[in-house]
Amino acid sequence: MWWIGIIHAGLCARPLEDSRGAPFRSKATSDCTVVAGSKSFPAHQAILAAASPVFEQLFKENNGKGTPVIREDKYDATTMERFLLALYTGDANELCAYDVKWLKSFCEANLADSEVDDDSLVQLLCLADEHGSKVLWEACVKHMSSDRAQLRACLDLPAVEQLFKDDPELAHSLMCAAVEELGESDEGQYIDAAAYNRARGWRPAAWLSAEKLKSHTSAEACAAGLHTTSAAASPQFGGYLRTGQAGVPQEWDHDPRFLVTGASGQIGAELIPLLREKYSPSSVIASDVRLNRELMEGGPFVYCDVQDKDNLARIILENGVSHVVHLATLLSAIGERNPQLALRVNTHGIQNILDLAIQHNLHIYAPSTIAVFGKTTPRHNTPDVTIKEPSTMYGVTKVHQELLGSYYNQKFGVDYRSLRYPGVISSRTMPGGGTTDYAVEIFHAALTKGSYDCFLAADTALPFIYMPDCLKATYELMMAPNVGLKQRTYNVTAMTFTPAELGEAIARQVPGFEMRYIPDFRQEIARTWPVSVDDSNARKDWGWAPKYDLDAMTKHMLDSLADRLKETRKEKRKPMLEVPLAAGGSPPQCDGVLKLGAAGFEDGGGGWCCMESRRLPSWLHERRCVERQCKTLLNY
Ligand SMILES: NC(=O)C1=CN([C@@H]2O[C@H](COP(=O)(O)OP(=O)(O)OC[C@H]3O[C@@H](n4cnc5c(N)ncnc54)[C@H](O)[C@@H]3O)[C@@H](O)[C@H]2O)C=CC1
Ligand SMILES: CC(=O)[C@H](N)C(=O)O
Repeated sequence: MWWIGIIHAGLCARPLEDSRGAPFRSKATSDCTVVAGSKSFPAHQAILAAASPVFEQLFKENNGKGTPVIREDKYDATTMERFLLALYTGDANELCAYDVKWLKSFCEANLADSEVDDDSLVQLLCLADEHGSKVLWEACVKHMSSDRAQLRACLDLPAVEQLFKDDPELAHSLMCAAVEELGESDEGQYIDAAAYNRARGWRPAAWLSAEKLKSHTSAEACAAGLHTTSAAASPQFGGYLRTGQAGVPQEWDHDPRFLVTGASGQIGAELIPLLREKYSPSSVIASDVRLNRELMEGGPFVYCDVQDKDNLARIILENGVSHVVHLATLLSAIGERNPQLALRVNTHGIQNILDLAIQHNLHIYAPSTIAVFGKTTPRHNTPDVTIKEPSTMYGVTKVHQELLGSYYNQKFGVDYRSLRYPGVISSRTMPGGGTTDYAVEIFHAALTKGSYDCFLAADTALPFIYMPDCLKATYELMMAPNVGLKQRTYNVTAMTFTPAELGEAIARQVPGFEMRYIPDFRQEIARTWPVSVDDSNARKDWGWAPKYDLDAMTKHMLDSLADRLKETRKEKRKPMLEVPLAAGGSPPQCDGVLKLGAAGFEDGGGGWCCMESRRLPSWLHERRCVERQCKTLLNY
């Protein structure tokens, strides 16, 4: 009885219909017996034979030799009772009309309507597969694909994980069908199916169903950001899903979509607004392991550790990324404090990005640095091609990046481009732990304190570039026609100065500004870097020309930083939250309301209290309940 498995589950999902099954219970007229488990059921040959060709055959084989007894060991008594009852009920007319196939349909529909839930999913799926039940299969798919969260939850079910191990083809088909089903909604065409990946050990964390891949080549799909052109064009169609193999390199047939790693850093914080302005906010996806609220408010922002290749792959697919701007790095000074971490982040990051570039036909821009040069490099007018024996881990990893980028370009045709930046000066975001950071800190100190203690010696000359020029160079190289590029990495520079010279330039605009020099370990690093670099190749090949020299940069920097500081002070004074103070907890001049502003508490008496509790006024320390309120607010 090939369909009895479905019947078992299907019948058990339906209440017994005692009244309509009355003849079934009548022993008096029965002329055969069906035995299942420990129970015997009196029955009627005519009814069973009419309902089922299998019964008919069995009765024929018995050939009138006594009362036929049919033993069924596979199914228990309850299942058999329900099965027989269904044959006897009022639906028996239909049974006759459709032969037993009707019963199968009945059971399928019954199961599909009432039974598919997380617990029964895999069992019913197997039944559907075993008996070729389209209805049941579709019900399982529907259950999984009500939305993306449900799909993820189903993939994480232990039974589903087990199915991926026991019958990966079946599990895979189900997955693809569910993804396909989801594709009709706004939720997207692919999912991060961690359970599936774990079970199969396949490389990509995300994939598309075969059918969807085909449709992704359409212009509409590309315009809607649903494309993964290289995957779609993969010669081993769908093979990409299983192997992570490369697609055929293609010209991009749609506007670029950018993923920026390390977006919250000094350069990302300014490059992203520029890209969002030139394209659209939604086509520039910022990513980092730290949040940058401004970037998040201006467009998509996702968490992404560049060491996690699967996550990078998922983000690239989910967003139809065509260009990656890879900025996630540990800079020179911070890298020397934790060289192993710098090694991991800097080398794994670029390796992951370059590998994904092959698979997804990505354009890569990843800046390098003057830190690739070392003691043995000529220090004046350092050319593009010269000795590169850096003394820092940062420099070592950047030499690795330059060589790897060039290798991937030659070997795999990856469009890799890079600029060897000197120290970058900017007003918007503080630098992230480099040797040239002093050239930004000095401006903040000049405007807030009127003096600066420099960690480099007065005569340490280094090359620099101002952020507007840095962004211009970056954008121009990214968009330059490939044919004009004679090398993958170019020197760029705009000016060279010492801390003393920068101090003098600032003092010309901030009268009375003073400097002290207290060199630390960064001095040793700076001594190994070039004094000036030769960027003539960049000028020749793609027309590079900086706008800002030392004086122009200093003036612009002081003006824009002063404006920013004014804005920040205004922001700080805006109260955001008001909390009534406990009676007796306020200072004498306080109106009894504690206001939490962007950077501190206002006590209602006009004075601002600092956020750190050790610097709160004594009346706050005396009142522990108030202090607790403050802590709660600080967590807010
Ligand atoms: N700012 C400068 O003066 C210069 C920068 N460059 C290069 O420019 C690029 C960007 O530099 P900046 O923006 O200045 O650096 P930054 O230190 O300001 O920013 C780096 C960002 O990377 C993020 N990050 C760190 N580990 C990460 C990880 N595992 N996954 C994802 N993100 C991670 C950090 O959170 C940070 O926001 C780097 O490649 C750097 O080598 C080159 C020369 C000079
Ligand atoms: C020049 C750089 O790469 C960076 N600013 C650093 O000082 O580490």
